[in-house]
Formats: sequence, structure tokens, C-alpha cells
Amino acid sequence: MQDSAISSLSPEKFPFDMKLLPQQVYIVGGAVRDAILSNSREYLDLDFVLPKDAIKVAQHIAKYHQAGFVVLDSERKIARVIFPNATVDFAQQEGDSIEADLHRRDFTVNAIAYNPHTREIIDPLQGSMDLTSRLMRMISYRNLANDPLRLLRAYRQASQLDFVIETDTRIAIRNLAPKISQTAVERVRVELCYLLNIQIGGTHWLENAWEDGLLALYFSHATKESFSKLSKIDVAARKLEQAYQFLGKQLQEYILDTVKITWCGIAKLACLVHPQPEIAETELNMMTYSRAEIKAVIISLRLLPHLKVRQMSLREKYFFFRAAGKVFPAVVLFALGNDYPIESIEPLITHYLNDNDLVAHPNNLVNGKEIMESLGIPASPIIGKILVEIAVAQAEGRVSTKYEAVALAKQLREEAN
Ligand SMILES: Nc1ccn([C@@H]2O[C@H](COP(=O)(O)OP(=O)(O)OP(=O)(O)O)[C@@H](O)[C@H]2O)c(=O)n1
Repeated sequence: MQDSAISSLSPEKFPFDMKLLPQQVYIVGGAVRDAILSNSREYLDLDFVLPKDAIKVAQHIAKYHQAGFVVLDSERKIARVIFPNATVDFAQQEGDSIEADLHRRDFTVNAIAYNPHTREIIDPLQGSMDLTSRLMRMISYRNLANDPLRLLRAYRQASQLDFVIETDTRIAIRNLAPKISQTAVERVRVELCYLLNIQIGGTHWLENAWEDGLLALYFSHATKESFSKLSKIDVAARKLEQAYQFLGKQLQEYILDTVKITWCGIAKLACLVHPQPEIAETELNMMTYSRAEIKAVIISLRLLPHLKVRQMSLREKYFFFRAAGKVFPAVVLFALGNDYPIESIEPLITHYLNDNDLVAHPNNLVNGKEIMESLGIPASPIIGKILVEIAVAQAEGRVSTKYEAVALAKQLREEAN
């Protein structure tokens, strides 16, 4: 089969000179699938398969273009070349032919190869037909059993592509579900992260994965009710996006560049873990979540009860924002997922969105050193307490200058004696 329609895979779009590739070379996996679907990709991520010398070719390309180079798997001969705007993997073909290699993969739609020199499409498993029918179809039961992460990949990719999992494939996944325990938990976490981040369809497929027995090991406390909270979070996120552009945008941002979960994903994760923060922390540690992710979930769980108070005093709000910090967007979504009325949360959002708001974004009139000097006392926890009281007084409008802040510090010190 030949196809000139795969324009997004034309060599001019490669981040390297095509002449550096041998004649027998194939692009495989997601890049081919998405090109046939005409789905644009935010980031260029290419997987090449070569019958021989995969690592050598990768090394040569990296050297020629002064790009980053790393051997991902020396046994299976897979290397990665990292360009400023693209990542390109080079893998040794598995088996005697490209067809044999494709037969070892997970789903038919991921088992299409494309030779960029000849523009030939090799599709021995009729993946193109499944792309047209929008179906995730396993290549074989054995292939799924060989790498049980593939069970979860079916839901993640169905969700990203807006596909359906073919009936026999779904039955096979249900049968094989207990095997997910054989997969390294880090790999599972990455798939879950995608599913938690996806705005449309993520919740539906996450719930399906749970119903099919793939998540019980990780979220033993999750129930049908937990997933209904996730759906409410999706609805709330859309509403917040419309009402508050800045906050809405923040919800879909990664919590850290190095941690690929969004604030919205954190709120959803908080719905799936045990509601008791200490137990949730153990669960998340077991799943190798980072300190930043665990902290964000725990803050969400801990702060939820505080939002029950309909009319928080300024003092309560100050302490709420102090505890929430940059996790605020996730806390808000988590509360809305738990049916807290938007009317009681809106005043907090108003504080948060105003950069000059001293309740949500306090600025220090004085620092600890200045307090120590003006009171003539050494460093001690009292200084911290005085600083907090000054910030609360500032939020309440009782002090607004350095002079008034120092006067209050003196008064507090006297009262304490
Ligand atoms: N557990 C896995 C992981 C990957 N693959 C194969 O390796 C290809 C590339 O894998 P990867 O880059 O992880 O995923 P993509 O399918 O390319 O999808 P995406 O880039 O959207 O994650 C897949 O298409 C599939 O053919 C597989 O068979 N089994």
C-alpha cells in the first residue's frame, strides 16, 4: 500500500537530515497512527524501527546534529535522540521482518509502519481499518499478557483518540486484569496521569478501567461514587474556565514542569485515594507519586472540611490561603466535586484572583529581623507568631504601615508577658 496522504510524516518535518537514515527504515506507533488520523501532535515524537544498527544510526544522527543522545535499552537496542523540539527513538526491529515486529505490538492501530523513503505503508493487521472504525483492537491475547501495562494503555488511548475498545479485546482485558500487578507501578502511574489529565473522556475511561478490575490494586477505597465526583470535577472545571479565564487556565496546567499532572488531575486523584490523609499518603507513596503530588493531594484532603464553613472570617480565610498556597485551584475543584456549593467558594476565588488581595496574597510589612531589632529580643518561635498576627491584622485592615506593624508587635509582646 502507498499513501501520500501522510503529509505530517514527510521528511521535511524531521528534525534531522533524512539522508542519515538507511533505506530500510520505518516509522511506527503513535506517529503513524496519528498521521493517518490527521491528528496534529503538540510535540514531535517519532519511533523508528531499523533491521540493524539502530543504536549506531541514532548515535551518528545525534553527533551530526549535536543533539542529545541516550541508550534506553542496550539489550533490545533502543536509543533516543533529543532535539530542542522533538524526541526520536531508534529501535532494532524485533523478529525477522517489519511484519514480525508489528505482530509483537499491543493494538492493531499501533502496528502500522511507514517507510519515509518509499512512502510505503505496511499494515499487516489491518490497523487502518480499525482506525476508520475507531476501535482499539488487541493484536492477540498473548501480546496483552506479555506486557500487562497494555491493558491500561487501551483505556488511555481510547480516551485520547475518542475510540472504543473492541468487544473481544475488552473481554480479554477483564480476564487479564489481575496481571496488572506484574507491571512496574511507575509505568501504571504514567498511564493514570494521562487519564486524570484528559479533559474530555478521561473520567469515562478511568471508570471503565476501574469497573474492569484494573485499578482496585491502586485505589482500594474508590467506589462508583468516587467516579461521580470526577465527573462533577469535569463539569466544574468547564464552568470555572468560562467564569474565570485565569483560574480555568491554571486548572489545566502541570503542577510542576517536571511533574506531568495538572491541578485538575490532582483534584481527581484526591477523589480516588482514601479520604484519610495519612492513609492516602501511604497509597500515593506506594504508587511512587512525587513529594509535590502527594503534598498537593494531602492539602486538598485536609482543607476540604474548612470549606464547609459558609461564612469564613477574614482570619479563617487568611489561614486557609496560607495552608492552600499554590494548591488552591485543586482545592476548589475538589470541593466542587464533593458538592460544596459554588456560592461559598466564589468569595475565595475573588480573593485569589486579585493579586493585591492581602488575604490571599499577603505581603510583609516587616520581616523577622526588623521585629527582633525593634523589640530587642532574640530569634524564637514568638517572632513567627507575631509575623502571622501582623499579616492577619493587615488582611483585616487594622495595620497598613511598617510603623503600625511594629506598634502591633510591641503590643502583642506586652500581652504575651
Ligand atoms: N506497552 C507497549 C508500549 C508500546 N508499544 C508499541 O510501541 C509504540 C510506541 O509506544 P509509545 O510511544 O509508548 O506510545 P504510542 O502508541 O506512540 O502513543 P503515544 O505517543 O500517544 O503515547 C506503540 O504504538 C506500540 O506499537 C507496545 O506494543 N506496548
